Amino acid sequence: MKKVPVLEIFGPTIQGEGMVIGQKTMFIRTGGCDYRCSWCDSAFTWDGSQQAELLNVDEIIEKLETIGGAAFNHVTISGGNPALHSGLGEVVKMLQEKGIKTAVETQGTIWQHWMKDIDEVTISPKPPSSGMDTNWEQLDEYIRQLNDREDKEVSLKIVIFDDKDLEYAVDVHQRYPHIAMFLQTGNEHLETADNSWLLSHLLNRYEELVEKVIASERLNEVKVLPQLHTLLWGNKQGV
Ligand SMILES: C[S@@+](CC[C@H](N)C(=O)[O-])C[C@H]1O[C@@H](n2cnc3c(N)ncnc32)[C@H](O)[C@@H]1O
Ligand SMILES: Nc1nc2[nH]cc(C(=O)O)c2c(=O)[nH]1
Ligand code: SF4
Ligand SMILES: [Mg+2]
Repeated sequence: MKKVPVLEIFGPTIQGEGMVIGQKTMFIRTGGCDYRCSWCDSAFTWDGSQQAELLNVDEIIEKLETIGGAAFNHVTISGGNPALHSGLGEVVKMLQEKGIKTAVETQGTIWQHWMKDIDEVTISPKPPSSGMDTNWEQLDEYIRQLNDREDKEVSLKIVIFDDKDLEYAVDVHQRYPHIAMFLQTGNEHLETADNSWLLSHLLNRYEELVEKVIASERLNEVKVLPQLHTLLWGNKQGV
């Protein structure tokens, strides 16, 4: 099989973002990304500062079980962009055989067939503040393929730093009105270790975002969330 570059495996923790926020889960974080978002909170997956380990499916499952014991039945795959790695297909299949639910976090730029087997797919297109451009036709096709599935869920999650990002979120929401849409407070303070300062700062940013959404006539169906894990544990990695 194809090996997968794994940056870290951690948990159980709670999913701190998006459609299944609060869900107890393990994380598999892969190395490498086709984007370079200016505010990426996981830049260590692609900036060369940390090395990924090439693992096969058995090694990945074994690590999940060693680290998580029997205290999980949900696994979230993130990165980097996990959609760079076709080898994850076998991991997803194996987890399904064990009755473990799966979720993935991706920006929706690269398609993999295993996406179809994931229970909860979060697509996170990137707003202007990231410095990345959206290929809309590619995103249309990505969402079409995922929306066709039965008993499986898909959602959109947009990180918001400023008013231009909010305008972008309106565009995405109007383009895909039937896909559940989550807006998430952006964290621009990726270096601070002062967790109590960060907590109050991010809660203020969250409140500002909530107020903007409340006032908008074009965002009546969205859900607004903070990054729960950042409120609890700050910028700590592996939680
Ligand atoms: C690190 S990314 C990995 C998965 C995939 N590359 C993606 O961007 O969707 C996971 C999630 O964290 C979000 N994120 C990254 N940096 C962030 C930040 N500074 N503040 C808030 N959310 C952030 C991304 O937008 C994405 O929804
Ligand atoms: N607890 C927790 N929840 C998360 N949701 C998305 C994460 C990610 O980095 O993809 C993440 C993460 O790193 N930790
Ligand atoms: S797409 Fe995701 S992992 Fe890649 S740079 Fe952007 S936020 Fe980071
Ligand atoms: Mg994260």
